[in-house]
Amino acid sequence: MSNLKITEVALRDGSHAISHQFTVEQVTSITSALNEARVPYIEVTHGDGLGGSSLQYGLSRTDELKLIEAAVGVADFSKISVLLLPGIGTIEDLKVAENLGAKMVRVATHVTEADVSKQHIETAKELGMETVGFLMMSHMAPVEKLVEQAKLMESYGADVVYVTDSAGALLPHEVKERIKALKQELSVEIGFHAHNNLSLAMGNTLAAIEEGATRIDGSVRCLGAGAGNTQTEVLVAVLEKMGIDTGIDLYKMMDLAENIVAPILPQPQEITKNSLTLGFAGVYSSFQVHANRAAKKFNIDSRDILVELGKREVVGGQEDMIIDVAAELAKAKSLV
Ligand SMILES: CC[C@H](O)CC(=O)C(=O)O
Ligand SMILES: [Mn+2]
Repeated sequence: MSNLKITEVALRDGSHAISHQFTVEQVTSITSALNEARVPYIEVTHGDGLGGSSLQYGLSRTDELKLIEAAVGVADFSKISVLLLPGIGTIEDLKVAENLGAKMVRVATHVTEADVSKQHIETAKELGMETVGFLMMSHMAPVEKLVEQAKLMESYGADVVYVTDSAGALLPHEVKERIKALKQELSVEIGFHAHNNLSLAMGNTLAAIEEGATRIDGSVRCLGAGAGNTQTEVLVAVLEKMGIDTGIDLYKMMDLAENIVAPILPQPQEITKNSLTLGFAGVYSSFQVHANRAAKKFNIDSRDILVELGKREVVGGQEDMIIDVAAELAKAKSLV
């Protein structure tokens, strides 16, 4: 088996796509199937991480702790991971998740703000968790800045640092230069998380692997924010054809995608004009659902909202800006 390890993110990133409506039954059946298919890591949390259920980010149908507990209960092979954005989730939330059986945490910050992850990474290590630094919106920083921030996470004790293409805006050569620089400058494992808004998730993932990334995210049936992530079952097939054994059972992944995940999708995951605009304008993929709602409310084109958010370099945590921008655009339209 190769040293490449896949983390399945549909039960966390996919939460955005279904407005955080996962049920215990869905999480149990998807986790069981992923565990059967021998996926090493499965992330289960609100889309915005621990503590994300709120008016600002979207209320969860089911308490995420119940979802984590359900996943832990059926995973005797896969390790359950949680996402934590300092400021949304707290160290207390992390301790509760660990107590429920979560074995890995990914501490996520904006690409230029790794310093806010120090106490969370240190606590996770003290708790004995595998700890990942997750640098979001990686397209927004030059390579040198990314390296500087990744080194901070490494110095706090992270076992892995991820280049996270939250907007699905990176081009293959940009992925390569980022992974290459991190491989040169850091000693820890390097990971890559893609979004398929420009139809580049698979290409970018392969580019990252070529440069030495050994931790890769995928979402089954592309169930992730925006146009979704690198499609896990497709990735397993592609890697198998390349002679890279992930240890994951391809047929079991295909069956899960077709029989369990596809039926719960509100619509098939495809590149729509909105998700394409996310990648084109460099906007956080989780903003799509919020921007669609605001566009309807103010009777304007959601692409105009997304492009304006991209121009203003709005980042995760600033979801309230979506409404502000929509209101401003609607006002400007009514004045013409
Ligand atoms: C809001 C957290 C975000 O969805 C994390 C992530 O998957 C990303 O930045 O792509
Ligand atoms: Mn994501």
